[in-house]
Amino acid sequence: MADDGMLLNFAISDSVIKPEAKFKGGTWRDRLSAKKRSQHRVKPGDGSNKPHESKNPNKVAIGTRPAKRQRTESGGFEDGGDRERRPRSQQQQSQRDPRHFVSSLFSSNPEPQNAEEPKNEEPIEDAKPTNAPLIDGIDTFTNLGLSPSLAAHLLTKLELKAPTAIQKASISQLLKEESDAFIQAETGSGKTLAYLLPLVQRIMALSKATKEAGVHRDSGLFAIVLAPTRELCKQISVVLENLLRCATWLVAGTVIGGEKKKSEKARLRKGLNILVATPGRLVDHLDNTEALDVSSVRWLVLDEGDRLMDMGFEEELQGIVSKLDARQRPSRVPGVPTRRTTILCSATLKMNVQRLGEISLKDAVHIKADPEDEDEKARNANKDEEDFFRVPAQLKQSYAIVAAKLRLVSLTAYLKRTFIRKGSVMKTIVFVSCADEVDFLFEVLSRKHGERGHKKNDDGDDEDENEESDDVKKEKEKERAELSPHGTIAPGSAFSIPANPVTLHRLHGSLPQHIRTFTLNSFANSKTASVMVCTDVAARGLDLPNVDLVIEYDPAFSADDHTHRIGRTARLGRDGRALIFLQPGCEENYVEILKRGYRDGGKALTRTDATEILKRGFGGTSEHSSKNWEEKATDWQMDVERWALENPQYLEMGRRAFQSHVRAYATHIAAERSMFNIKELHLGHLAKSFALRDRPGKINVPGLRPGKEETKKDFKAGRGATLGKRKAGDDSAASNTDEATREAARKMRAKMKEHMGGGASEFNLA
Ligand SMILES: Nc1ncnc2c1ncn2[C@@H]1O[C@H](COP(=O)(O)OP(=O)(O)OP(=O)(O)O)[C@@H](O)[C@H]1O
Repeated sequence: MADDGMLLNFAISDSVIKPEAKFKGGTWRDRLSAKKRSQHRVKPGDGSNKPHESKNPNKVAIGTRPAKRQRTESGGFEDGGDRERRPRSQQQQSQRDPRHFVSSLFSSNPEPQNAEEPKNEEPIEDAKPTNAPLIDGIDTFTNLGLSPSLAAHLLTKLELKAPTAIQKASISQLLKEESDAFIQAETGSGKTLAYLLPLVQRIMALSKATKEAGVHRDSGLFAIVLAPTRELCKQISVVLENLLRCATWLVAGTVIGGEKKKSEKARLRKGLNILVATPGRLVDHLDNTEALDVSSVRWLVLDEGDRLMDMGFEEELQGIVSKLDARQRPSRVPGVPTRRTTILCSATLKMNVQRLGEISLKDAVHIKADPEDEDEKARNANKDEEDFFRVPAQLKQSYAIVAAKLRLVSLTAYLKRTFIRKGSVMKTIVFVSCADEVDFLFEVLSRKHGERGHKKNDDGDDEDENEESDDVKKEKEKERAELSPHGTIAPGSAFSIPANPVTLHRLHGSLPQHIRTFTLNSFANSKTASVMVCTDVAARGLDLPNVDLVIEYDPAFSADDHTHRIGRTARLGRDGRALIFLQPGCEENYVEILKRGYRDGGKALTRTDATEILKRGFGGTSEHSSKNWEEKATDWQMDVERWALENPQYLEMGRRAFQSHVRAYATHIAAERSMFNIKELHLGHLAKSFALRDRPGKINVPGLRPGKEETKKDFKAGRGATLGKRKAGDDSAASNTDEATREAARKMRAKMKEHMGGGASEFNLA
């Protein structure tokens, strides 16, 4: 299995790195050469310095380096242009420690395999937005059958003038008929209101049917909305509360965990008409809270259906559906339908959504945006692939083929270039594959270049050792504390300029819930330029305003996840940009997947030149300043490597991040694993983008994040674990560690394997 292969990759045998033999005498260079010879990296007398051909362009085998190092433009040596500038203590450390290896940024990097496609001579017309409200004047909320009071509320209080195409389709369908439904539409097309509006309208109408006191919070629970994460539940509940401001007699509430169950019980006891919940928490209350009476529930919504399944909630969902069936009774409120309507909602149509449909829906109608509402060109292009999921047409995507060694420096350069002018980009999300990488990038990107400060030794002289000084530490802590009490927000010092300061956020599922909420709200409400580095915990459903750019620094675990990630921008007809980092070699084939998301075969998908990113990020825009961009980039990288080397906590962070990243890499879904082949990863080069000089085989950080031991076992067994994901994504479920839950998770894993041949793991969220 690929997973096993990955583990083997970690263990570089002793025959490659032997225990150090002591070399004495001569200069340090002589000693280093002797050491290398003993390690078979330089073969004496072997006249051919020719590197042996590696089949994989990404893989440059250890020992392929030419014996004679070339000078770089900066005048330093390849394999350490930095060497001259390094303090003696580090040079000695590097010599002493056989695990360290300082390689040059710009040597031995594999070239992209696929040549850039010829540029289209004709300018590409900006595509018409496909998820915008219908502004033709014909389609209004009133025309679709919403009550005048609700339509007026939408217009005056929520400033929603016209429905989107999916809202038009779903409102007319769900108001007219009582059949189950599957709503499928692009990201950012307003699916939440597409199911909430008809539902609220129907419940509001019950009040009119009740002549006496009308419907109130004690009249019964009529609707339940289930969503996979607390963040999403909260978001849905805010939209719902806003809608219900025009029907104040109706009461909505949430049960999503993260607070005392007692308070949730009290809320249920007081009475609710609409409940938003995570599946784990709802199951808990169905089993243990007498006050939760579901006999009148007539609408059940399963939002982000594929995610609910991905996260291993099948068993819970099955249980919920059968309990609702079993407990359903005729309602005392006139006008309440006799049968329950179930609505499944998803932006992507995966196998597991179909399975969820089988569990929950009966004779469901498939609701999609009416093709008549699309512009003609899109309609024609779409004819043959009607069911294929599309990204919003106005979203401009690009990809950059960046070699492993250059990843970190390229990300920084791209962010520098993005925020060079105030106001051009407000918010950017950077997606990575694991929590450890989020934490590591957060530290690197919030760091000022050269930030260390010098320590004085006892004689009052500057010490060679450049560990971050107490002053720097204190200043950093103060700055962060001002921005956030939790250490999740910091100035993005590595890439922002004084004229346009950017705030950096970090978010992942291993953070406590209240910190996640705080950080997300802060990013969402930020009125200044902001970047959020996060895992896929923020990929689904979250509606964050003014996200102009999404960077996939690590590609998503599946094309579906990619679609959701980039869907955080270009919402509701607005513009948006997305950039994905791919490595030379097999990853380049992913471009075909990117193209499939477009109706026109991907004309709007462009390649961003990786060298250009560095040139513009480090060299600036003028010809003069751009000259020494290579030197500046090298300087920056070396500075980060030294900082990591000198500060044990950051070094450990880098190592953890590297390890988790490689493990996460092995969890791409089976169908896409040929494009993300762990065996093709050059671990040594990759380590550099984690500021490491360690040899990969020597990177072994003990102690994983809490709860990952289980995953590790699963991983070793070659199974994509969903249990970990669930822990991270919905902590309410984490409390359910009983036998039944484990069994459910085991079954789910088997199912995932069956459906997708392996698949995602906890890395999606944690
Ligand atoms: N008719 C409308 N007019 C203007 N804005 C709208 C309309 N409908 C929804 N919106 C706004 O559009 C944004 C996106 O809506 P929503 O989150 O429901 O999209 P979605 O389709 O569920 O996206 P995703 O698939 O990413 O979850 C929200 O901010 C919402 O307030």
